[in-house]
Amino acid sequence: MDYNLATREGRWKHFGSVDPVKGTKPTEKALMTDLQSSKKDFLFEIDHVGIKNLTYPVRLGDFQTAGTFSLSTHLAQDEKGINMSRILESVEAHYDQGLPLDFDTLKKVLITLQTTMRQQNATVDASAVWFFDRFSPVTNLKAVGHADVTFSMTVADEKVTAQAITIQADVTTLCPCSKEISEYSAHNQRGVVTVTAELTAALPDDFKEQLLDAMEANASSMLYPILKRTDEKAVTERAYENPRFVEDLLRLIAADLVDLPFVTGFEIECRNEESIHQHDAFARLRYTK
Ligand SMILES: Nc1nc2c(ncn2[C@@H]2O[C@H](COP(=O)(O)OP(=O)(O)OP(=O)(O)O)[C@@H](O)[C@H]2O)c(=O)[nH]1
Repeated sequence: MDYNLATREGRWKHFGSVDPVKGTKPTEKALMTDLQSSKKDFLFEIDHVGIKNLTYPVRLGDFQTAGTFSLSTHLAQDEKGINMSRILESVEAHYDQGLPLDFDTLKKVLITLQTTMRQQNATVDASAVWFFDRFSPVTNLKAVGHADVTFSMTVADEKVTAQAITIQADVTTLCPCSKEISEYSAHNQRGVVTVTAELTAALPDDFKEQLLDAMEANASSMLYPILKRTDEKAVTERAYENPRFVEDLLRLIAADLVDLPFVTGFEIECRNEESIHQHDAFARLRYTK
C-alpha cells in the first residue's frame, strides 16, 4: 500500500506502524480495575515500597542542581500495592522552581506522601551535589567547591522518627610515616571522607557547614578550586605540618562529631587514594552517643 510520505502519519505507516486495535477494555479511569488497591491477605507487610533513582531539580543553598531521590512507604499485608503516581504528586505539591533540599521541606513531602498513601510511615533519601563558595587561603579568591550530600528522613504518623545526613568530601592527607623516615618530602594523597550523622530534630542553620568543617579541618589540608603561588605554598606547608594516617583523620573527625550537640550518632569512613600504591587505604567507625 502507498502512503502519503509528505505526512508524518504516512511515513510512520510506510515504516510499519499500524492502527490501534478496537479493544474491549475500558478507557475511562472510573471503569478501569484498580488492581493495586485490591484487598486480601498478601502474606507479608512490606517495609519499603516506592521509587528510586528519581532525578528531579532541587535547590540547595544558592544553587539549583539535580537531586536523586528514593521515596517509599510501608505497605500493609492486606493491600496489593501502592499508588505510585502519588509519590511524584507529593513531590510536586512542594515544588517551587526546584524542591528545596532541606529537612523542613522533606518532612512536608513525607507527610503528604504518608497521608495520600494512607500508610504508617514514609521514607526519603535525597542526594545532590552541594556547591558552596570556597576562598583560597592566602589570596582569598572566591570559586565554587562541592561535596556530595544525602538527606535521609522517615516520618511515622506525621512525626519525624529518624533524620540523618551523609556528606562525602575530598581532602588532602600527608603520610606521617613517609615524613618520618624520608630525608625530604613526604607522599600525600586524595582522601575521601564520608560521614553519616544521625541528627536531633532541632538543628542550627549551619549544621552542614559544621559537619563539613569537622571533615576538612582535621585533614592535612582541605582542597581549594583556585590556588595562586602564595596559596600553593601555604597549602603544601600546612599539609607537611599536619601529617595524618587514615586512622588519625578518622579519630580526629570522630572527636569533633562527639562534641557537636546536634549529632546523636555517626558513621565515618576515610579512604585514601594512595599515591604510592594502586590500592586505597581505609578506616571506618560507628559511634552512638
Ligand atoms: N504499585 C505498583 N505500581 C507500579 C509498579 N510499577 C509501575 N507502577 C505504576 O503505577 C501507575 C499507576 O499509578 P496509581 O497511582 O496506582 O494510579 P491511579 O490508581 O490512577 O492513581 P490514583 O487516582 O491516585 O488512585 C502505573 O502507571 C505504573 O507506572 C509496581 O510494581 N507496583
